[in-house]
Amino acid sequence: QFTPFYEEVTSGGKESYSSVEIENQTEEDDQGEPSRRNFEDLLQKIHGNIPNTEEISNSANQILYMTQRLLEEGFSFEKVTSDSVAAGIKDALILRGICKSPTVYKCNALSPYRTIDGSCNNIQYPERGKSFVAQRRAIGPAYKTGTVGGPRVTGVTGKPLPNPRTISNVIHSNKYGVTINGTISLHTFQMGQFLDHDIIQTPLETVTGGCTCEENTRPECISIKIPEGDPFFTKRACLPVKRSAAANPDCTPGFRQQLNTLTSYIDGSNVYGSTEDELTELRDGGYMKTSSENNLPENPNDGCVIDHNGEFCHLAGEARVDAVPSLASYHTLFVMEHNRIVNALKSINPSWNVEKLFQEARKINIAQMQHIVYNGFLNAFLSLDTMITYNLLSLNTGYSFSYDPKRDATVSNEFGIAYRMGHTWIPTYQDLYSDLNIRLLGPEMGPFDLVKTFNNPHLTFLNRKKGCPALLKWLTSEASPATDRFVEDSVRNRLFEDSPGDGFDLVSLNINRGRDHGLPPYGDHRVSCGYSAVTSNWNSLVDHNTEEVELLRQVYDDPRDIDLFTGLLTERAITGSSLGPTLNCILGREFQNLKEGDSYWYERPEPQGFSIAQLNEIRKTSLSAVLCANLDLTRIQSDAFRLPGISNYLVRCTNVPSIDLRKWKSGTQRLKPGYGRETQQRNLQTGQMDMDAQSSQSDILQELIKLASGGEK
Ligand code: HEM
Ligand SMILES: [Ca+2]
Repeated sequence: QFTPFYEEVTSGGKESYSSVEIENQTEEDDQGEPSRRNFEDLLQKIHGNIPNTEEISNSANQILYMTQRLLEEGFSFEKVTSDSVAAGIKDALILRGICKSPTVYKCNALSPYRTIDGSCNNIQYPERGKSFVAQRRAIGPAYKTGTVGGPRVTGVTGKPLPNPRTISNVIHSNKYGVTINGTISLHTFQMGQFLDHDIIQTPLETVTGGCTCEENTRPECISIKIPEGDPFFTKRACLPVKRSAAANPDCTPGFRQQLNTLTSYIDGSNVYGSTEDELTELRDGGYMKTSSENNLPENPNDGCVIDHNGEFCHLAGEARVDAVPSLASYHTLFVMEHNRIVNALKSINPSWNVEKLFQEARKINIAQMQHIVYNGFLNAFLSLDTMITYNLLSLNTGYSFSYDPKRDATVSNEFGIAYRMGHTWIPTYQDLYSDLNIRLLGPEMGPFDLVKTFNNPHLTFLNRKKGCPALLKWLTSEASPATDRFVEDSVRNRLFEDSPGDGFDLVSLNINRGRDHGLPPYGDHRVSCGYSAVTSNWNSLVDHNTEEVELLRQVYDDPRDIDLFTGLLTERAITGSSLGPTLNCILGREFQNLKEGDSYWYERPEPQGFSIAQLNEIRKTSLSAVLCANLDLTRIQSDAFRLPGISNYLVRCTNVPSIDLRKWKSGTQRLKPGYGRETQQRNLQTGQMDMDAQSSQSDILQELIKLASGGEK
């Protein structure tokens, strides 16, 4: 039975989330009770708490309801979603105020600078890759049979799918203790998460009063039952979880989709924000705002945990900045790098105004990020073959002409689950190191249990407020946990834990989220990658070892039911990569889209790109160079994503190749302003919907039925 989501969603006033934050913020006494948030609040915060999403989700839920009702009236899915009917329905919904009128984009095709919200990157489809659009799907959804948006709950045989927590316990629990990867440094972990926060954030439904443990009582909830005899959660009935917010910014009938609140492009939106409003808060003329010791500015409205006097939550381009202190250190590093570039450009070009300084520094900072991701980060875990197949290798000379306006860079839903493979790299602790790559010693010093650092920026304030540089040095010096199916208990049992046993299981969340999004199982993604299909025969799992197949058999009735996250993490690694073939494919494909679908890709010619002389400077950069430029370091390994070793010697910072900004001197640089040219106008519809609908639902439905009846059912 389909339940109209909209009744629940639109009924009550929004829970006053911000007031909780402010109350907690006042408890800043060292001796008193520290400010605490329960794990449900923290999970909501991790997904962003953006007021806009409620509006978008409300209208999406109404369209879903109407789609479902038209199907129940006997119209076929093809009919309801056909271009002509969809266009008619869209017009009717706009007329009724359920959807907002299309936005007119005035794109400047020759602008040398990206927009902040990612719009107009693709002139023909200005909303591609923009913030607040629906995630793309590489393959169609697999929602609950007979619904357009119910979570996948049954397997191919019709039996219920295994409980996500059971799968987590049997397959992802690390019984052997942390295994260390001998070559990869913790920067791979931290750049991984930082990069994720440039690409995708999926907001949750707003649920007044939160979700409870009674299953299926509220359509916005997808709580995870704790199986009997659970080895860790002995006193809880469930992990309460909200569904991802429904999104249908296109206002067309069809399946439930999910939103991305960030720009999909690798465009430093984690530094500069994904909306103009965010940037306004973050920017200070040509510079990015900071607090003392080059730290991030204060966010007075954030609900992170503050348990020491004078400390505060951070404001950054992305809301999850304080999830763990080493993530905040990455945000800080790239804000420092922006400001360093502004200082240099200012002395090279004293005549540049603040706008020019800001935009040029932003452009260089983003180009460096792209270069670092494709020339250090990705090849730390993808095979060379994957790098070649998906055109991920950067050129050594000249411009790249691989931009393809037909390629859609909008992040895919499957990537949002697959890229969570980085959860296998999460260390069990955080630490502060000195310039000499050793732990800082002292009564307040580490190592610090990771669990105590979730959403708590305290570590960044240590070391006389130079905690971030010390965290970055720790990431440089220590090994990453191995890439395997194991996820450490710090996040598999104790994510956002406040007191023993009241935390979350991140693996269960990942598996559950895939079902929430109607993501087809693992086998379907193999086929879309061109690999052999998974059948009812367990031998069809050709890229899994016997041990993993046996474990999968313990929980799944049929191999065709294996959830994407679990199927990917149990694959045998391919030669030259720490990941299996399907992960290499899903990630390879996504990073190809993010490169070839980005008209501002740093290797492109002007006006979007740089002069050849400037591009050659960008090519010299590396994570090591950015670390050396901003920290008091004397030596570092050439490739900071890997540990120092025989082929990765420690070198003096002065010998690490780095960008020479003198190539940006006004006379020598040839940037064309790009203004005053003909602009293109596009009629496109935004994701913003007006919920003050005048008509009642049933009136609209009658009208839609008439519309759809224009032909046969
Ligand atoms: C201590 C480090 C980390 C913590 C505490 C953390 C925590 C989380 C949480 C709570 C979620 C949302 C789960 C849900 O409700 O569905 C999430 C999502 C995600 N995580 Fe992590 N994570 C960490 C590191 C990483 C790393 C290293 C990567 C990748 C290399 C990564 C990639 C992702 C992705 C792609 C998502 C989905 C984002 C979205 O669509 O909103 N995370 N993580
Ligand atoms: Ca972005």
